[in-house]
Amino acid sequence: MSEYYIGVMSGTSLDGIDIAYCQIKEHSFELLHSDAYPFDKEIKEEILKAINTPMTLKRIGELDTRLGEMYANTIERFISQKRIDKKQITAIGLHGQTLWHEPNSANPFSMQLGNPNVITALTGVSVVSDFRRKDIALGGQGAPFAPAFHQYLFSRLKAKIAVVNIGGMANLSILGERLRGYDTGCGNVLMDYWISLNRGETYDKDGEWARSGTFDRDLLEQMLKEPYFSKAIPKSTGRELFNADWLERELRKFSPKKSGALSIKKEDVQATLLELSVVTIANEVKKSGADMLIVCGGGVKNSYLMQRLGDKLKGTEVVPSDECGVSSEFMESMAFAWLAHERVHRKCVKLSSITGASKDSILGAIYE
Ligand SMILES: Nc1ncnc2c1ncn2[C@@H]1O[C@H](COP(=O)(O)OP(=O)(O)OP(=O)(O)O)[C@@H](O)[C@H]1O
Ligand SMILES: CC(=O)N[C@H]1[C@@H]2OC[C@@H](O2)[C@@H](O)[C@@H]1O[C@H](C)C(=O)O
Repeated sequence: MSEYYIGVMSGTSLDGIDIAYCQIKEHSFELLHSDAYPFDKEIKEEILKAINTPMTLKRIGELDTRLGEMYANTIERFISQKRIDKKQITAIGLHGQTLWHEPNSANPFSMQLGNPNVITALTGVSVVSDFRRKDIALGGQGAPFAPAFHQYLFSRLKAKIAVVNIGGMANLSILGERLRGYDTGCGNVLMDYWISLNRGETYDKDGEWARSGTFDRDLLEQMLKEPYFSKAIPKSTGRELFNADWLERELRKFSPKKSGALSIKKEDVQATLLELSVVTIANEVKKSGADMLIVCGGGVKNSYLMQRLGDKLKGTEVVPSDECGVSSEFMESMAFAWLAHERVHRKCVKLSSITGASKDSILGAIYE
């Protein structure tokens, strides 16, 4: 029997809302429709302010409602554009927008905004949301969750497979009997910040600016000393660590000129940031022993990044997930359609081997 789910993801890159409409049968999963809806500048700045600056509870509460309304309106637009029969949809799997992820504190939490009550009230469709906090309540990291979906999709492939999502952050899945997965560190987030600061562009299209520079080996070695990269798993990260302050600190350490002037060309910083993401991903893939790396997330569109990943992983087949029949752009939104399906069917999601939770559990809350 077929069921139909919508998956909605807006991730740490803050590039916008990805939506996937999926058909799930007992032994198959198919992406029927998908689309991406960029954030407008104002809402992106409001989210960034909420992440980076002190904000009143009133403003956070209003942002939660605003994001709920924005998700609802975008979902309605998607349903109408794709001529989807709303009555067919079992549920919407909503990730929401991560404002803060704090899995290691004395009082661990992970906060995603986008009020699901608003979405179900406006669309009339059930919503599954709040996926991460149960795992954290069981002592887990609450992320990454995509490895369970990667295992579901690719375990049929015979090779020793790793999957890396290169979004704002990068997260690795090592498939097989003992499924493992963790955030390797920064993906595109620092490159996005640096090109936005210096050239006013949202991202380094095709990695062209990085390609025009030369990475600085000393700066790279310095950045690789970041303790997160050598931290034991389970581990997860986000903008709490990899952010503008982190980069500014690293650059000041590297080039402590009183004048504040950089002793390195800006395009060489961009090239070094690309190399940082490539090396931290490649180091973990090598440790995994995988002979095939499937790549998804927006980083797939950065051909220079993909080229450098291939250079660093000689002997490993590096392919976009699109070549395995799965959209690299909508992998995460599909994952939340699948997670909503698992929740509706009250199935435990096998994530404890990834997050360190005391047990696998039923994830998410249903709003209807
Ligand atoms: N044409 C392109 N060239 C280079 N980079 C690109 C291109 N298109 C997208 N990107 C990169 O992909 C990023 C968006 O990727 P994606 O949507 O997977 O991130 P996300 O889901 O928000 O992040 P996360 O997975 O960490 O939550 C952009 O911020 C940009 O850095
Ligand atoms: C708290 C949070 O939103 N984490 C994100 C982030 O973006 C990529 C990486 O860090 C991953 O751990 C996670 O999202 C994906 C969808 C995941 O849970 O697999």
